[in-house]
Amino acid sequence: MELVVDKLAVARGGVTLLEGVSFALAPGRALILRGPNGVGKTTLLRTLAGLQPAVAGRVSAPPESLTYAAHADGLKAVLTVEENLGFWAAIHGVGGVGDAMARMNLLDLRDRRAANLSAGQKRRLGLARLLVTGRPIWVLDEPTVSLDVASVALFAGVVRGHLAQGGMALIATHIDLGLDEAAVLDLAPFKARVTVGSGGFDEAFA
Ligand SMILES: Nc1ncnc2c1ncn2[C@@H]1O[C@H](COP(=O)(O)OP(=O)(O)OP(=O)(O)O)[C@@H](O)[C@H]1O
Repeated sequence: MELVVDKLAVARGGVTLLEGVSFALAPGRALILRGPNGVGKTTLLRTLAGLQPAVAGRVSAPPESLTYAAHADGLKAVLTVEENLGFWAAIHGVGGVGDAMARMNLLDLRDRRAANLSAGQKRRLGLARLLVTGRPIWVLDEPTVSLDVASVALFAGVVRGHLAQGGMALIATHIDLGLDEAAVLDLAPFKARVTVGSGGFDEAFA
């Protein structure tokens, strides 16, 4: 299965931010999304993940083939690391909790409640969740926020492993993940022309 995005237009707060976004992502490939703050990276990823409707265009992949990881990691504060991953594994009907903890360096923290993890540890747990979804297309919004250098490298290795198994990844990031094999899509050329007075507060003062 390939992810094909065709002439997609996305909006936030009633303002169209991006228009005519088209790309194809084959199994085993990653695409890095770049563009200045506010251009619409998060909005595009949320639209692809089915969390909000598109203004126009088509997405070939069904929502259940994607998993989205963003700033709110969806962690259950009172559950331990292992219980959190067990919860998501049960929802998706897959196993692999031990493997996910090992790959994101969480084994020593398996019995700690999510509420008591540091910011970077929470992030590692949020990313370990990807491994227990069993979903082929990872849609990641700034996945490395709060991660130290070693954890960024660990995460890049996990993404590589996912790609090697025929998975796909779409990643909005301002930092270099070291995924040299990934293609890069600069969203600035897709920015919609916004007429001042149309309701776009940012654009009116740009
Ligand atoms: N709920 C909302 N209502 C109205 N406008 C919003 C809303 N959420 C975001 N926006 C605006 O939509 C635009 C695009 O936001 P988005 O988060 O998609 O940008 P981004 O490219 O991901 O930026 P960054 O690099 O800062 O994360 C911004 O101008 C933002 O202020």
